[in-house]
Formats: sequence, C-alpha cells, structure tokens
Amino acid sequence: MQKSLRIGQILYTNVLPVYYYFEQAKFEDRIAFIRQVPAQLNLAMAKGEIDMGPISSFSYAEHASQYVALADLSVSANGRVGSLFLFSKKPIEQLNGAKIALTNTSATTVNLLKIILHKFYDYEITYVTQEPNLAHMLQDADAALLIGDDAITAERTAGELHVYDLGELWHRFTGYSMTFAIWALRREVIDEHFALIAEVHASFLTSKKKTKANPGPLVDYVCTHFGGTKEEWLRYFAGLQHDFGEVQRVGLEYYYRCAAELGLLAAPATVELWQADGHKTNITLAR
Ligand SMILES: C=C(O[C@@H]1C=C(C(=O)O)C=C[C@H]1O)C(=O)O
Repeated sequence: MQKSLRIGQILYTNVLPVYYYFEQAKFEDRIAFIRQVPAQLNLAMAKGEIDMGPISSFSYAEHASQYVALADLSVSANGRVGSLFLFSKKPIEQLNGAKIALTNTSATTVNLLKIILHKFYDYEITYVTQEPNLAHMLQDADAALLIGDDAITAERTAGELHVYDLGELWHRFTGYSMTFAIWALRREVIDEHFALIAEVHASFLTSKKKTKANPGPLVDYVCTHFGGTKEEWLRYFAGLQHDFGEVQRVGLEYYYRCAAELGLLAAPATVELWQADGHKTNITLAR
C-alpha cells in the first residue's frame, strides 16, 4: 500500500536525537522512511521520491523555490562538529596546488571546503569525488574529505595525518555557526497532507527535546551500535545543534552568499520556515 508521506532519514548518528523518540508506531500506516546518505536523499527529494526530511543545506538552496524548511530543525554547530574532517598528508598551510578527494555522500561540506580553500586561503586545488574510503582516497590524493560516521570512524585511526574539523575552520575564519542539514518539505505536498505533516513535525521536535534533556539512553544505544565511549558521544551530541534560530540563519545565509560568489550556487538563497500554525517566516538578511 502506498503510504501518505515518504520521509528521509540520514544514515548517520548526527540526526539520531531527532529520530530516537519519534513515535514510529503512531504513524505506521501513514509514513515510510527512506534511509540514505545525504547526497542520495538530496537526489531523491529533488526527483519527488521523498516528501520531507533532512537534506544538505546546500541542496535546499539549489531547490529553494520547490521546498520550505520545517521550523526549528537542523544539523548545525557553532564551531567544532566532530564528524566533518579533512584528513591531510601535509599541514593545510601547504595544500596550495594539491589534489583533494571528496566523499560522494555530501553536498554542504564539499562546498564548504571549497569556500574555505578558495576564498580564505586563495588556493588552486584539483578535486576528485570518490566513495568514502579514506585509504583508497589517499592513494592518489594529498588530502581527503569525509563526513558523518565515515569521518568519526576514520578519525579513530588517523595516525600521522593532519585532521581539520570543517565546522571549526569555518568558525575560525568567519565567527559564524554552520548549518549542514535542514528538514526540507516539498511545497507541492503541503495542502494534501497538512495535518499529517504537522503531527510528524511535532513528533520530531518532541524527540529532539527529550534527547537534549536526557541524552543517556541515546548515548547507550549509539555506544552499542557504533562503538566509542559514552564520553565521546556525549561530547559529540553536546556540540551539535538541531535547532534553526537566528544564530544558525545568519551563518547559513553567509555560507550561501559565499557559495554564490564562487559560482557554486546560481544565487544566494533564503530559508522559508514552515510550521503548522500557518506562520511562515521568510528569512532574508540585510546585505
Ligand atoms: C554534521 C554533519 O552534517 C551533514 C553534512 C551534510 C553534507 O555535507 O551535505 C549533510 C547532512 C549532514 O549529515 C555530518 O555529516 O557529520
């Protein structure tokens, strides 16, 4: 039977605070989950195969006329993230002219790296896009970019490599927060499924609130399934923000302007927030 709403879920631990207490049973007959890495969710959302869920904030900007964003949800950080790393054979100061391998799972972070290396370091770089396997990527490249759990796992055995956190680099150069994912909703499904979207949105927000207030059960679950220590995961989740307020908006809109300036985006985008009470906020920043 065709479910009413098809909802994406990023295959990484970074979104778990928003899914851990999501009331699956309550929606069982009405929603279907599609679990994939961000680049695949971006594509599925653009093709209309998914109706709502987290996608790369970069992809949101590319399709802003077709999407709105569910209010108060994101994957953001104001500085270090802990799961977006450039692994480099040389210090970043020596990477001008280098060849860098980019994971094929990302849209936001690969473009963030380009902004940092071209706008802030003024480098010329050759890029190749590959499957997220650090050893293979570094066979023929000076550095490699990984995101999500691939980055978390690779960092545990990074050895002599120089490791740079992309959220930290962005914050060091700009002073801004960075938003990597937002919960997109295709405009064309809103009228037909308004009440269901509102219920699903509320359940995501409740899950976020509960895991924030008491991260213990989520941390135990993640330790069991993904390894690592409780302290590491507590630190990781404490550093991530899943909100979308003024701080996140300002940082993301600056990123969009930088991306447009470098020709990575056709135009800087604005984020239109959706929530059930009908209040839509069109976010624009004075330029
Ligand atoms: C914090 C992260 O944010 C992610 C990075 C994304 C991207 O680069 O396109 C997309 C969604 C998020 O999963 C991460 O993956 O570690």
